[in-house]
Amino acid sequence: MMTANWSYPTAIKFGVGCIKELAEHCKAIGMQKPLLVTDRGLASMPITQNALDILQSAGLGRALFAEVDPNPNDKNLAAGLAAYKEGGHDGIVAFGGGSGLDLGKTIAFMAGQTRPVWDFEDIGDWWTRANPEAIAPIVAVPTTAGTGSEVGRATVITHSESHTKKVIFHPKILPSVVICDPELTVGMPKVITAGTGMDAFIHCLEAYCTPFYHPMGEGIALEGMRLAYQNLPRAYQDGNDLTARAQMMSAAAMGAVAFQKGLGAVHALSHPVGALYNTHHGMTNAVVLPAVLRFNRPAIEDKINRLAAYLGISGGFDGFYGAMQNLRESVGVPDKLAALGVDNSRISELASMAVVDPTAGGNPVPLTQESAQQLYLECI
Ligand SMILES: NC(=O)c1ccc[n+]([C@@H]2O[C@H](COP(=O)([O-])OP(=O)(O)OC[C@H]3O[C@@H](n4cnc5c(N)ncnc54)[C@H](O)[C@@H]3O)[C@@H](O)[C@H]2O)c1
Ligand SMILES: [Fe+2]
Repeated sequence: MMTANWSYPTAIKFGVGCIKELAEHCKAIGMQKPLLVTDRGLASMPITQNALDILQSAGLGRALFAEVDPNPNDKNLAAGLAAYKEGGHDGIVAFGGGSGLDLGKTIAFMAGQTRPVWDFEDIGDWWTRANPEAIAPIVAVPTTAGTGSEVGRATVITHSESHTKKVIFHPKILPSVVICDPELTVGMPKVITAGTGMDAFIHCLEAYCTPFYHPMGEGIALEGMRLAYQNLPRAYQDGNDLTARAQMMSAAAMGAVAFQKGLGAVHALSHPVGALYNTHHGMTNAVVLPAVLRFNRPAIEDKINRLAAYLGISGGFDGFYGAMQNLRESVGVPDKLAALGVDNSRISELASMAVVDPTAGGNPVPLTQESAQQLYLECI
């Protein structure tokens, strides 16, 4: 009999304008002096200043930590923990795309731990070493529609010495409340809309294709793909289309709920590229997608036939493959990683990192050093 471990406990407040409820949700989970964590780029934008205004006018102070790099790392974490402790804070508002959300969540997680963060890497049950009582409360506010980190129990932190991306896991890194306000995503530049939206789609696709038993996850993944497939080109064409933005925000959260089931080679190949070349995560995924689909075809053809039918795409696997090429093209995804600044000088190093990435184990066809190397050759 199959065994499984399913978990869907996040409260999500969803709707245009619901950011105005930020302070009341912070108070409801006991915060009096939250620290808002976001990345440098977002720090000065009106959406961030507005969130700080909302906290301030509710008497919760106005505290911002924004030393967060894209693909945030352990140095950002150390600085954030220092700011959290020096400021005497009692909770985190994790605000941003995956970078701000992940760093904010990790600060809340690490605020009261005594072990180093790498002791909580998502390998086996290392997370049981953490003291769950010491995790600070988190309200998450996504400003991109991609990673779904707002509903996830993991964060991705780059190990700055080894330049590797580590997945940190604990069931209680999960935010207590998520505020999904599609209006916050309106100002995303086109390239970020495209990259994050492709990330959301690919979370659903890899979760759907991974062979583990999780029918709930598969159902969510299917509908998430339908929403992203129909709405990403619309959100890309007209960033002010709030319906398309809202559907993308749902698809992003659905992707991260679905990938409890697992991910696969797109993420396994993309993480090392992000770590060594600092490329955008979702855009990197989108570039490597077709090569991984070709590689996985023998194991996923039946599933993709079902998926194509659900999406209203004719022609089974080939039809779906063509539709993916069209989707990528419609949102300006380049064909090769070279366009993101990646060259072929470190392919064997990249491949060694890809095969040990925690997501590699979910790929329907085993990823070996040779096959990873071949896939990189096809993508660079
Ligand atoms: N925790 C998870 O489960 C998970 C899953 C996938 C990816 N990730 C991680 O998430 C990170 C990527 O996150 P991302 O794709 O959301 O990108 P990001 O958070 O790095 O943001 C990309 C850029 O977009 C800008 N931006 C964000 N929101 C904006 C808005 N509303 N208007 C204008 N500009 C905006 C940011 O300032 C930044 O410059 C990576 O580190 C990746 O590894 C985590
Ligand atoms: Fe991702």
